[in-house]
Amino acid sequence: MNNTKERLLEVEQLDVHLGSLRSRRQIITNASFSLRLGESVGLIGESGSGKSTIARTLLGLVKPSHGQITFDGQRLSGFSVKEWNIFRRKGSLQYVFQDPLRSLDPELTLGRSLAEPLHIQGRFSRKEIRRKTEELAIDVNLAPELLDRYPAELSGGQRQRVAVARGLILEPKLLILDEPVSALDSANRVQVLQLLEKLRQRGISLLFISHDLGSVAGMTDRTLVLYRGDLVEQGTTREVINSPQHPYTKLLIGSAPTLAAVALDRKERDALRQELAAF
Ligand SMILES: Nc1ncnc2c1ncn2[C@@H]1O[C@H](COP(=O)(O)OP(=O)(O)OP(=O)(O)O)[C@@H](O)[C@H]1O
Repeated sequence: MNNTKERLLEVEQLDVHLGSLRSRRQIITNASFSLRLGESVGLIGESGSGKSTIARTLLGLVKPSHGQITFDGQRLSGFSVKEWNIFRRKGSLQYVFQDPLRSLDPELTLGRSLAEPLHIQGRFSRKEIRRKTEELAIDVNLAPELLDRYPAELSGGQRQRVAVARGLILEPKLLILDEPVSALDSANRVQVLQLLEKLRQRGISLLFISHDLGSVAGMTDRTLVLYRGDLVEQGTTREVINSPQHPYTKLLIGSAPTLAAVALDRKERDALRQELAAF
């Protein structure tokens, strides 16, 4: 699997600065990582560490100040506005928001929301679009009748599955999922995780963004750990969990109840916090 040809996404030495001219500050420093076709990767970090900034940069919503991003053989970091528009319409890189209500227009039925990217592409007839949306609804385990409802009329888990479906309608190569289950109760969480596992088995590349290593560890082949804008650790999820190298990763694992097998005691956590304070 170490073949460059299989690389879908390659991020090299990425720097991102944000803010107005006076208060401009560096948010991401020298981040390099890659994601192979069919791979599922977790990008883990605490609130404010820069996870969304990396995602927004991949989507062309933020311009990097340095570095290169290559996706599916295309150099995104050099794209003009026109090239971004063409790229987005194709839909091979999709993003699912943490809050499904942000992915779905409250005034559109779910069927219309799902169909919208296909209407914009203009490649399919109305009948084909209806067929595709119904097939997709069934695929994400939603009764097709729900397509005539509005987002507010669904449960949180159903809404999140529609948001994932909207991300899938253009058959993307990579789906970025921002905290896909953190706002859900445990029953809904299980349903959404089952759906994501199905996608993973089908070979869609997934980038999970989360503050909680434990909630996505079971879904990811590799894990990237972001701390204050620095990618401080990356490896297979098993390696990262079993032999974390950076104090922040050790603390993350030691504080995650679902990773209790390698949990730290309070003294060890305090020692790591002290070590981290020196960074
Ligand atoms: N438009 C902006 N201008 C200036 N600073 C910003 C801007 N957007 C984000 N930031 C800052 O960049 C840092 C990283 O934010 P980001 O939203 O990427 O973090 P995150 O890891 O996704 O956090 P969360 O998990 O809370 O969503 C934060 O300190 C944030 O305040």
